[in-house]
Amino acid sequence: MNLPENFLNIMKDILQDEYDDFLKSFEIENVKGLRINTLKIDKYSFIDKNLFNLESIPWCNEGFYMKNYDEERPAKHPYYHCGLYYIQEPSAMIPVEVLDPQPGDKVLDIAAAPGGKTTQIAAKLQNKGVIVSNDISPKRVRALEKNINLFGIKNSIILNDSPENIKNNFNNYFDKILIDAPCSGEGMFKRDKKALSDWDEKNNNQLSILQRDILSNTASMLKPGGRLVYSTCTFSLIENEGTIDWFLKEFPEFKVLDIEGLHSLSAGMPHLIGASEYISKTRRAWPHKIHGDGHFIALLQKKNSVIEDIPQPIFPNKNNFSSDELSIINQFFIDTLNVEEKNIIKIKNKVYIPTDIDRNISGVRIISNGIYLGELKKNRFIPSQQYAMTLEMKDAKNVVNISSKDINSYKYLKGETIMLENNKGWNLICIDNYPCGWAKGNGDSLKNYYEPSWRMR
Ligand SMILES: C[S@@+](CC[C@H](N)C(=O)[O-])C[C@H]1O[C@@H](n2cnc3c(N)ncnc32)[C@H](O)[C@@H]1O
Repeated sequence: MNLPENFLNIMKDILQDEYDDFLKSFEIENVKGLRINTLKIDKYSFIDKNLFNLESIPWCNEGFYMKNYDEERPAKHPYYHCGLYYIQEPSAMIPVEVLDPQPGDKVLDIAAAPGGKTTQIAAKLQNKGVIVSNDISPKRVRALEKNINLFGIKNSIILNDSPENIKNNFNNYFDKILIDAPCSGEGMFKRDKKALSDWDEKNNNQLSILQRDILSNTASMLKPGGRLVYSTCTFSLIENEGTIDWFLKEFPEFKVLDIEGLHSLSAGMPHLIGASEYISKTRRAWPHKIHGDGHFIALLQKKNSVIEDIPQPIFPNKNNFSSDELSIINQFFIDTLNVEEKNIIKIKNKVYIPTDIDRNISGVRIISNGIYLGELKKNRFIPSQQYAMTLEMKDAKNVVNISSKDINSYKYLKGETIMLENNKGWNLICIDNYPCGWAKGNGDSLKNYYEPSWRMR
């Protein structure tokens, strides 16, 4: 592998005796990982399915190395389309384990796309509390939205804005915040050829300015006593220890905490850049010491002294349906589902269950809030793909349950009309009992409503 000479010189200075082992790690094939979506299936039921050759990842209970990734192609399996798992590089599972979100927590993921860590956080929340996921990139935020929907997450708010614009909405609000910062990606050189070709020592400095900006604008959103994880996938001292050292000096209400367990991680290296000694509490994942890419993780806490903000309710009373619209929606529920959805709101002709959050969000670009149930079109209600992903098979009156081994499951996921016996009207399509979308039946055939942009190719 052709690594930039300047990069190698810097790494030699950092690693000294370990430098040769570090270089050898570039000759070993990339490790691949998969993380189970415990919103939909528990770990042991997934293992019992015996789908893939899996080996546990020591730092993530729901994470597995995939030994035969290329042959098994997990992204092509129908269960991927049912949202049963996320394909994720193993080291990338560490930051959320360190953040340790608990059901009921209010969590912010400020640089979230494409959503690897957001989906991990949401699975830990078990739909209790709230996950606000933001990304500044309009393109990448769409991938984030897809993954949130695929996972069947019910308690998310997706934003597409700068931390500076977001911060006034959430003063002292979140229990936990993740800043998985944009970085030079040196830890991913093996799999990300663009990170390698873009690398320039000058970019490390530029990126550290951006990281400091994100940290500064995010800090006020953490509540007193709350915890913040800063992570990168780079080795650069200035982007890691340097950024955290700067932040703790500028924001003395924060302190760095020890990271318990995770014995395969190594201490931060403040001495190499003259940073404060306590920065050695930060952690590095080195590719020559663990099975995974290079990462950096810092666990910070806001001290308990700051006064709490007064919460305001969000969505005061937006029940703006006409009586005709309400009867169309009610009829849909009566015909189709065994569940009744309360607290619905309408924005234009789209119907949502907003996430329960005691804040008014204004002045930011909101991509979605809670569950998008579907759309009112003339005198019909068309249920959404996201809604199907949040349901269980037992929630629907009309179900067509297809085996993952049946060619019809692939036909459905490719968007084709399928010829299977059904009940007239909306049917929830399931694969081996896991919902994956809607189809409208006439008794013999099913018109496919699987989200066009999600179709299998
Ligand atoms: C390392 S990636 C995040 C990966 C993501 N956490 C995951 O696990 O899938 C960094 C992200 O930061 C976003 N970003 C860059 N500058 C940003 C800013 N100022 N505010 C918020 N997000 C930003 C990028 O668009 C990129 O998606």
